[in-house]
Formats: sequence, C-alpha cells, structure tokens
Amino acid sequence: MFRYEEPTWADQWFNYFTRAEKILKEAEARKGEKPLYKPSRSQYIFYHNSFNREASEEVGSDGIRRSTVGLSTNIAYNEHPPCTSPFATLEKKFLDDLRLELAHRGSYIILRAVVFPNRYVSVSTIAEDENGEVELVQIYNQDDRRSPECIVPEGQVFIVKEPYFKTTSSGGTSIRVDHVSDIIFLDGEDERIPEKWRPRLKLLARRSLDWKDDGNGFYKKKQYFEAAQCYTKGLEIAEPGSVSDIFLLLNRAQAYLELGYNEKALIDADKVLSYEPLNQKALYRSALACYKDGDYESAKSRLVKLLKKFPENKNAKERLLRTFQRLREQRTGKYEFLKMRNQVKEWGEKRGKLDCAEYVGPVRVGKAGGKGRGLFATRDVKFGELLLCSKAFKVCHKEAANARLEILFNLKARKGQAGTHSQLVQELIQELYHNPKKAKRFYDLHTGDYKRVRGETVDGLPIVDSHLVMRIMLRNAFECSRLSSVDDPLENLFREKTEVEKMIAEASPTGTAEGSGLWIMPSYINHSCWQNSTRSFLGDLLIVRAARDLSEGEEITINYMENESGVQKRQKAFLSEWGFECKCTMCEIETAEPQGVQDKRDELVEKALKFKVYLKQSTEKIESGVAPMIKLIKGIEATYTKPEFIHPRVQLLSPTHILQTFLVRTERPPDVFFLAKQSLNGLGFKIATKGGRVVIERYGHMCYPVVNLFVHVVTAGAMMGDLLTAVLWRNITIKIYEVVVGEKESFFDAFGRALLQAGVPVD
Ligand SMILES: C[S@@+](CC[C@H](N)C(=O)[O-])C[C@H]1O[C@@H](n2cnc3c(N)ncnc32)[C@H](O)[C@@H]1O
Repeated sequence: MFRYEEPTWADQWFNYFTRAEKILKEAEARKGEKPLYKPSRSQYIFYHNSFNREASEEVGSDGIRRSTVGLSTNIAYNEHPPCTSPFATLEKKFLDDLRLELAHRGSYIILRAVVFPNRYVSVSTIAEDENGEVELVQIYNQDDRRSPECIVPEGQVFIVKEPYFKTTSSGGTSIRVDHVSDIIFLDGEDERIPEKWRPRLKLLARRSLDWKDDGNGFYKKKQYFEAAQCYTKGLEIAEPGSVSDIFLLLNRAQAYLELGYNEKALIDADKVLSYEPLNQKALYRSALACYKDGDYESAKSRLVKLLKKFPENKNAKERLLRTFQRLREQRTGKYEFLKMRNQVKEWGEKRGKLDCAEYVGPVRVGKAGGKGRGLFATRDVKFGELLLCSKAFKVCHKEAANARLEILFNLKARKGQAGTHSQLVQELIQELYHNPKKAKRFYDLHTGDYKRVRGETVDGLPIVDSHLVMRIMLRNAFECSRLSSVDDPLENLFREKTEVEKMIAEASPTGTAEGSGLWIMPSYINHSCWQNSTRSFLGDLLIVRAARDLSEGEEITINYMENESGVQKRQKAFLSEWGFECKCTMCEIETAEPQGVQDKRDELVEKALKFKVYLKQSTEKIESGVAPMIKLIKGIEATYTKPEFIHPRVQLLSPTHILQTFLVRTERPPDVFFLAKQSLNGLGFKIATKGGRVVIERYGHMCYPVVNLFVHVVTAGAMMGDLLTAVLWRNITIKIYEVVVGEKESFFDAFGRALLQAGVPVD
C-alpha cells in the first residue's frame, strides 16, 4: 500500500538545491542574453514587500533583526573577482544594458533604492535607474551589526561598479554585489547623484560642529557607524588642526574603537597627536587602538608618555598594568587559565573576547615539501609544552545570541556546510575592509588554486575579494566550541538531537553545525591522522600543545578530522574539504590492507555500537551484553595486523568505551582497570612506573577519549584498594588532561567528583 510520508528537511533541501542547480545551469546557457521576461515595477515591489518580515524575523536583544525560519542558505555559485578599476575610468550603464551572468567589466550603474530593504542572507532592495527601470539588488557581506535600513534606506543612491547581473536561484534576476569594495553609497551632496534625484531643498550650509552634534547623538544611541559617518562629514569641512577638527578626529577615533576599526582609530588619534603631541585623549585612544590590535609595546610607550604628563589619569594607569600583563603572557606563555575559563563561562549569550595576549612558542613557518608550508619546532620540545596560544583573527561561536547558523552551499562544488561559516566569511570581509594592515597576514594563508586579482586598493579603499576570503576560510578555518572539555562520549551517543540539529545532520556532510573561527599561526599546521600536537579552544583562543616529545626541526601536525572512521572515508573528506591525499603511516598501512579487512572492521564496529542501547536497560541486560561485546572487540582487534605503535586501534575507541561503561555499571573495577590499560596500549602508549612515578615511555594516539581511559585507571585502581597506583596515575592523568583540553587548572572541576567517589585524594 502506498504510504505518504512527510518530506524530510533533507528532501526539501535536496529538492531546493536540485531546482536551483537546474535554474542556474540553464541560466549559464543564456549567458550574455537579455532576460526573457521581467516583472513590472509594481510586481517587483509587491514581491519584495510580501516577504513577510514579521513572520520571518525577530529583533534580538542587541536590536538586530534575525531570521527565525530555521536555517537560511547562502549559495555561492559564480566566482567573479572584484572591480579593481578606479571609478573615474568606468563607463555608465543602465539597467536595460545589463546581460545575464556577466560582471559588466569597465562599467558602473547608478541606482536609487525605492523600497524598505529586507535582510535574509544578503541585504536586498529594489532599486531604479534614471530611466525608471527597476531591479532586485542583493548586497552581500555588509556589517551584520547594522540594520538593513541603515545600510540602504529607501531613497539611498548608490553606485555598483562592474555590476554582476544574474539569475536568482528562484528563477528571477538580480544584481548581486558580493564585494564590499564594489558598492559606493552616495550621500545627499555627492556630485555623482543625478540632478533629478537630488534633494529638492539643498541642505542648509552646516558647520562642522553641527556634524559633531549629530554624531554624538548617534554615538549615545550606540549607532557607532552612523556617528563615524557624521564626524567624517564634519571633518570634510573643518579647518585642519582647528579645535573642531581635533574634536571630530577624537570622536571619530572613539567611534572606530567601538566598531573594532582599530587601524582607522589609530590614524585619527595620531593625526591629533601631530597637532598636539601631548593631547591626553589622543594618547589614550591611540594606546587603546594599539592594545586592541595586540601591539602591546606601542601601547606601553604611548601610555608611559601619557602618564608622564598626566600622572593622575586612572584609566591610563589601569591600562598600563594590563599592558604589562599582556607583555608577560606574550613572552612566557603563562596565563591565568582558570580565571579565563570562568570568564568564558560567564559570557552566556554575549559575544566575548578574552583580554589576553597571543603566545607564539618554539615554532616557525617553513617549507613542508608536497604539503606547501608547515609549522616546525625550533628546538627540542617536551610532551605537553605550549606551542601556541593563538588569538582568533575572527571567531563566531554558536553559543552567542547573534550566531547565525546557516548552510553555506557551494553549487559548483555541490557541497553544503552548516554552521557559522557563512557569518564568519561576512565578518572576515568586514575585518579585512576596515583593518587593511592586519589583512596581510590573512591573505598570506593557503588559498588552493584561486587566482587573485591585482592591486590592494581602488579609489582609496581596500579591495576585498569575497570569493578569495571564502576560499581561505574554507581551507583554514577551524570548527570550534567555546571551551574544550572531555564530555562523556556516551552522552553524545544518547542525546536526543534538537530539530535544528536533525536538519543539519541531514543537510551537512559533517553532520553538525559548529561555531567556526580563523587563527593565523595554527592555519600553517598540516594534517596527520596520527598527529603530534593537540589543539583545544578557550574562548577566542586556540591552544596548541605537543602531544609527545618533539625534536628540533620536526614538523608539527594536527588531526584535521577527529573521528574514528577508516581510511577510505578519511581520504574522501581530505580530498573534498582540503584538496589533499594523506600519506601518513596510518593511511598507508590501512590502504595496503587486503581487500575486505576495512569492511570487516567497519561491520564489527557497527555491530558493537548497537550495544549502546543496553545502557538504557537493567543491570541484568547490561551484564548479558558483556560477553558479546568482548567477543566483538576481540574480533575488531584481530583485524589489525601491524603493531599498535605504528597502527593505533582508533576504531576500537567507541566500542571500548561502551564495554568500559558496561563494566562500570556492573561494578567490576578490576576489569575496568585492565580494559583501560589495554586500550591505552592499543593506542600505542607504553606506560611504566619508574622511581615512584608513572612515566610514558612511548606516546600513543592522543585524543579526547584518552583522558577518560586514564581516569578509569585511577578510579578503578582506587576502588581495588590500590591507592598508590591511583595517586601516581592521577598525576599523569592531569598532564594528559592539560594536553587535550589545553589547561590543567579545570581538571578537578571536571573529574574531582568521580575521583572523590572512588576514594582518590584530590588535593
Ligand atoms: C590549513 S592549510 C595548512 C598550511 C598549508 N600547507 C600552507 O601552505 O599554507 C591546509 C592545506 O595544507 C595542505 N595540507 C595539509 N595537510 C596535508 C597533508 N597531510 N598532505 C598534503 N597536504 C596537506 C592542503 O593543501 C590543505 O588544503
């Protein structure tokens, strides 16, 4: 009998993208043609306005409207580079001149918004040209902190350089503006505004101080962008070096600091200092700009200068103390981790940033043969040593209220990625546009085969190629959480997924939607399935520690994909996500395994994982699961033929964890103890007790579950009455925890109770 089933989100997505793909393929065939059909002006406006704002958006506590219709999609399709020609060299075109699927090189178009804008992924409006023709305009990658009506209010006149005219995924047409440097918003007095669109009443002559007052009004309302725009207008007419010029520069510097445009704030404050070298506010704001940019030496010298002249300035004194602390962190890599961790916990729904410096330990970037560049140890390094404590170039945590979980869909690559990646690209673009000096470090990262445009600025503004930013992001960004922690893996196995998580699991190849961020130095680290360093997250910091002893000159590696899949799945992901084939020993061994071995292993693992359902049942049921689980684990173990120290038994991790939990629940400490030690051995560890200490004689495969294995040895040891073993292993367990989680200060928060219950001293 036919049974109707509701289409799943996966079906809907699949249908949506298949349709979009078809429309766009057909559109490509009509490249260079005029659209066959265009709606009338009133239809355009009707469609636009009927996008139901009330139902699909809500205003967050920060005043920003966001979509409430689940996950929105950002479809990347055609990669056209940004315009690099100055405006003066471009030729004017009208809407009627535009042809499909083309970026109209050498041309510009001038338009006026005729509706109240919408925001979905882009800010979209309907705009007219001087002939009264209208078109949909989709403006991407604008600052998310500004409402669409601030970006392109009704009546706003703007220029789009080299407009890209395209078919939309729903079959209509639009001008899509991807690159922030391709759009110029014109203000009321700009001479490029056609006469017919000029305000009827010319603005009365305004004094620069009127602009300052307007700016201050916006500043008070926390509309920093608008405030800065007013100060800029005032600066255009103020006499350089005059009192009003200095006021305006100081105020604009402050607005820029609020916006995070630190380079611009420094330029303004330094301009004031060129007139008045000891201006107190300018010195302080310049120091703050340097501090926020991580240039603590410059911040220090500016603050010292300020305090010499104004020794009572409390803010400067306090900032100088903080600067000294940052310099210490930068030099020594010593941080107050517990305090920082607690701060991160308090962020709640807020977006946070830790006030701390970046530490670059004994590492350098160098050539890594066929892998491009890599990160190398500059001296011998001990297990657990801090290699990097890197500050995010930009990070979007999914825990923050402003997080936008979207599917970034690349139709060309036929790949969707769920998470904050789409938001990250947009924020990176804004960061690069407003802090161009900082951008150099970003552009130096690995881009794959993307062809860059020439030139860094046009018409005095930075050129930001959104497609390049996207490429760099996809190859270098890390999926991340706010805090690394050692969760009970079973919790994840059992936790019911939320609706959104289910949608994501169906729509995204990775199956999860995570926060994401970009860290410059860690981006140089290449992958190995058996990595020699670990990476962990603490707020906006990414911590890298040595996962074993390293020798001078040795390449540092991390595991790009911390999961337990076999070689075929791993290689597929490496190729599609990062464009490389892994040639580490683990991959080579598994690739050389006889046909069927991997399948057998996968099959047994799958069978073993099914036993997790026993854990929801009675002790008797669990009891009955022990023997078959042992048999399955032995079976999996038998599929490995090479010794564990060259081929760690990674696929045994989850089955072992289930058996381990069976043994804990049925109260068999000796078996728990034995299994944990055996598993560590299976991961390649060789651990011995020497001179009253537990020492690791050979380092195994380091990953999150390893901490649990160590903890099991400690607790089971204590329960068996062997307190000495428990205490000795406790100390090495703390070290292991530090390597995996990034810091050891929170160890007892995580495991103190389990240890106490087992009778292990926790002092
Ligand atoms: C995050 S970057 C790492 C730094 C990069 N090698 C560079 O030159 O800037 C990721 C890229 O490095 C290369 N890569 C990383 N690990 C690799 C490996 N094990 N084998 C080959 N290429 C690798 C790939 O091109 C990948 O897309």
